[in-house]
Amino acid sequence: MEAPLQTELVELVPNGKHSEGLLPVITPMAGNQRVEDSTQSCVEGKGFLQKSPSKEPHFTDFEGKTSFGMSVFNLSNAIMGSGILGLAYAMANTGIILFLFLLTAVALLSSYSIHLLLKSSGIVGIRAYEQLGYRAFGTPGKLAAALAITLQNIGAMSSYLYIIKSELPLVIQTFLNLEEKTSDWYMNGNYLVILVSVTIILPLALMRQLGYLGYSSGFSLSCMVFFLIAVIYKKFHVPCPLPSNFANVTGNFSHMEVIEEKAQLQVETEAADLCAPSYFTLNSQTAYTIPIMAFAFVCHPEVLPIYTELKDPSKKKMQHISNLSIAVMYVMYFLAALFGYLTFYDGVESELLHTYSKVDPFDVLILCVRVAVLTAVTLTVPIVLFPVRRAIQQMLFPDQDFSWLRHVLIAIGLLTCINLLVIFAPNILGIFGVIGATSAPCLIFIFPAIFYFRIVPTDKEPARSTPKILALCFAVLGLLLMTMSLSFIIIDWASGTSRHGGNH
Ligand SMILES: NC(=O)C[C@H](N)C(=O)O
Repeated sequence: MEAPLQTELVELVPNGKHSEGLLPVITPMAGNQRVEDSTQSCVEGKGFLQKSPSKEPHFTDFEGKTSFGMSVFNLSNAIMGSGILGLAYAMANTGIILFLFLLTAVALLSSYSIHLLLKSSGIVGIRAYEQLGYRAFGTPGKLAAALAITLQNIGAMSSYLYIIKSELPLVIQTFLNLEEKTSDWYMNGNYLVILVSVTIILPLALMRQLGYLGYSSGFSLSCMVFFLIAVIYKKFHVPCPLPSNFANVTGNFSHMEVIEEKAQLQVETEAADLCAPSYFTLNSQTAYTIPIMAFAFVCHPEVLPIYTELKDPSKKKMQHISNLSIAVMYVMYFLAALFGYLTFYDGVESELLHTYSKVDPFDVLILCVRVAVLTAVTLTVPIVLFPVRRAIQQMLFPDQDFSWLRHVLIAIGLLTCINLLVIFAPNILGIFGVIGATSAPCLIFIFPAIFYFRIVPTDKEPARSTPKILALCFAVLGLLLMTMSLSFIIIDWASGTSRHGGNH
């Protein structure tokens, strides 16, 4: 991969102590203090993205060519994925107020962690997550980061392909106006996933630069905006309770020998209960909330590759891009969760889209929404695959130049593994829960904080300085969240109370 190649030229010194010898490779005039402000950031950009002056600037050169807007699209697309479909379920298990509080906290913490990553990367002139790990802790640091990125992003891609597997057959069935599912190959989710992977995802995943994917990311985001509008619209057009639920309630009462009006009254009260929003809820499923939210905001493996390709890069500009993307996604996440929840209340499933099938599986708007979400997640796969391929190259071929053969083979290998995984994935919440509870806290909280602590020199920020203490608290918070969510999930599984929702 060409862009990070410069990083690989940097002589890396594991331990977090700063070798002066490293800096001239990046930019001699920057000296000991790496670029920390916007005036110096040009130096950082030039040093990092060296290119031959005789060469015409070109998209595939080292010099970043991706505009601010395209980078916002790419990062937003990296953030936005299947996480959005799990949020209404999270809201049903927390209540509106607690959900809003937790969502705000996760969004703010996510932005702070990008700040830590950018600051560490500015200090050592490295724009690759794994190499920050190497600078901080040597090979174990690099491997831990690469492993977490691989796990997280493979989990994310599997969940996207899982959506394709479960939704695409329904879309085709509706298009063909078929009452029943047939046994034709085009109704088989497994074949369809393979087809989409080969024809759409693989060609996009072969791009050498993330910057090229800006347009597809923009399109993917507009599909998600359409999804959001449809969710809001449906809130006002789907009856509550759903006729099927209502029939259950009525059915129960018809067995009882009570006066008809009294039964009717109770039915209405029960229906009203089913359709009243809760502001604060705690139950066994609340444990999934933080992992689902953490999963939804993960974009950290993509931040540094996007930074590398940014035109006129500076830490401040990249932080703006990140804050803007997180803010837009925060609003979209909240609205999607709120209106999804207010449509089905406690009846919402772990995968929101699936819940709409209960209303009318052949509804045209829902069909369009399905197509939009399918398009959005399909176009997100190449963005999320990018850092995994990088991590694998870092782990297996650390010092080798770019090779098209390796680039193509890793993409094919990865897509093959993910396809196999999807064919056996138990259900989408399992993926959100376990990945969100393990690699997501590592990538968002623990690694950025401990890498920062080790990388920022003590003469610049002593170990007891406020930023470093804050960073340590951040790592401890991540550790706590990870342990808490994992133990809740294990208890939930062990006790068999898990109602994973969805019919997957
Ligand atoms: N990029 C990721 O790792 C997951 C993404 N945040 C999602 O919601 O699907």
